[in-house]
Amino acid sequence: MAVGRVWAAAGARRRGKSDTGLAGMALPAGSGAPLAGAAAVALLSAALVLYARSPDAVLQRAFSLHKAHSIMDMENKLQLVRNIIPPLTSQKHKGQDGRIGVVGGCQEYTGAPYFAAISALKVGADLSHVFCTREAAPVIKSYSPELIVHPVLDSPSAVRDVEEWLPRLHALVVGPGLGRDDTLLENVKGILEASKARDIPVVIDADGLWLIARHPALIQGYRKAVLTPNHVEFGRLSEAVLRDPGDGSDHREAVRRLSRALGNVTVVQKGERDVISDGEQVLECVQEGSGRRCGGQGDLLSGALGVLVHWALRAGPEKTNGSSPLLLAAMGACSLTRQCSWQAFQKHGRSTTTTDMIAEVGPAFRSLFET
Ligand SMILES: NC(=O)C1=CN([C@@H]2O[C@H](COP(=O)(O)OP(=O)(O)OC[C@H]3O[C@@H](n4cnc5c(N)ncnc54)[C@H](OP(=O)(O)O)[C@@H]3O)[C@@H](O)[C@H]2O)[C@@H](O)CC1
Ligand SMILES: Nc1ncnc2c1ncn2[C@@H]1O[C@H](COP(=O)(O)OP(=O)(O)OP(=O)(O)O)[C@@H](O)[C@H]1O
Ligand SMILES: [Mg+2]
Repeated sequence: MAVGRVWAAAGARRRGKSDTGLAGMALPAGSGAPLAGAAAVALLSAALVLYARSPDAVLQRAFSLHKAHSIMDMENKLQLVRNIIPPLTSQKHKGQDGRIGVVGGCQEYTGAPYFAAISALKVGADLSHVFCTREAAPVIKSYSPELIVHPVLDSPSAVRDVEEWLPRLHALVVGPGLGRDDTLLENVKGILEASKARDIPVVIDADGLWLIARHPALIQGYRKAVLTPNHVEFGRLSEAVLRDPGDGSDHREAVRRLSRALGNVTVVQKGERDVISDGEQVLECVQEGSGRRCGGQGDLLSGALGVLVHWALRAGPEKTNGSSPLLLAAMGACSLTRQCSWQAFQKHGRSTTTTDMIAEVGPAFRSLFET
């Protein structure tokens, strides 16, 4: 059901109909590109029949054409995401499928780095580290024995302490629950510089994006960086980098422009649809999620993305078929997060929280990528 059950609710709302119209045209999970292509055509035809009767038929037709296109694009990319997933074999040793570091966690925020780090493990990383402040460490440790927690981020030797671990890390997720304390942000600057020097992929989210908005040069032109701004963070970055947040009407162009201005770092603008660009290509993730907007969903996404970025870069061009590995990783992580949201919502409705979504990572991953 997962792949074909795409962004249909909004279309249904616009038509004033129930959520059964286009959403009813779901595909079996993992049925692949040919089926998805056929479904997209069928979906488009159904949409055209429906819209032809309404007074704003022309606009609606353009809308559904665009949507069908996005669905096909998305399914093509998800097919490639399936290629980059490492097989589980007895030949591997611990660590090979991913050692991910999360930089964040301070007095106020301990949930966000936990969500990111545990999501990385649940997606399939072998080891997940959290680099946080001294105060936050025992709290984060108490959430889970599965995380390796380093209470170093507010220490005068923070950069050196994290640098010692960098050779053993495959990707870094910078920002969930970091806060905006100047000393911490100064340390994170040093950690980012050290990561770039070692060519380590970085996912930058939340307060990491606050830092980038103040110092865009930190990631300018670094092709192994992915930024994951929400609505507010995207506006802040655009203002800082382009001196123009735009009028918000053309999301695709806004994301492409920001990516380009930052030297083609990959940008994922989260929202009703997730818009992803490397400054050249623009993709949209239209996987159906849910109406729940509880905090922490972006943290889940950033942790999942850390793992997928590592897998995608490691997979090589024969697996990614010439597509940008970071675009594929972003599409995979966005689809997975939204699928978790959808599944959790089926069970918990309005009381869904990020913890419920994390419990769905395994089943959602299987349904999207392994069946
Ligand atoms: N459990 C935890 O530990 C969690 C900790 N977290 C951590 O918190 C830190 C700060 O992160 P953040 O996202 O709250 O940042 P920030 O830019 O201050 O935005 C705040 C204000 O922006 C607005 N707003 C937001 N979205 C909007 C939208 N789509 N459209 C319109 N407005 C929107 C909204 O404003 P309001 O509605 O109040 O006017 C909101 O109050 C960071 O470290 C993060 O990782 C989180 O990860 C959650 C789980
Ligand atoms: N209006 C929406 N409809 C459907 N899904 C959405 C909507 N807004 C965001 N999402 C999804 O929720 C996830 C998190 O995005 P969101 O914008 O909430 O991030 P965030 O604000 O950084 O979250 P966090 O609370 O972790 O900081 C993404 O997968 C995104 O696709
Ligand atoms: Mg966030």
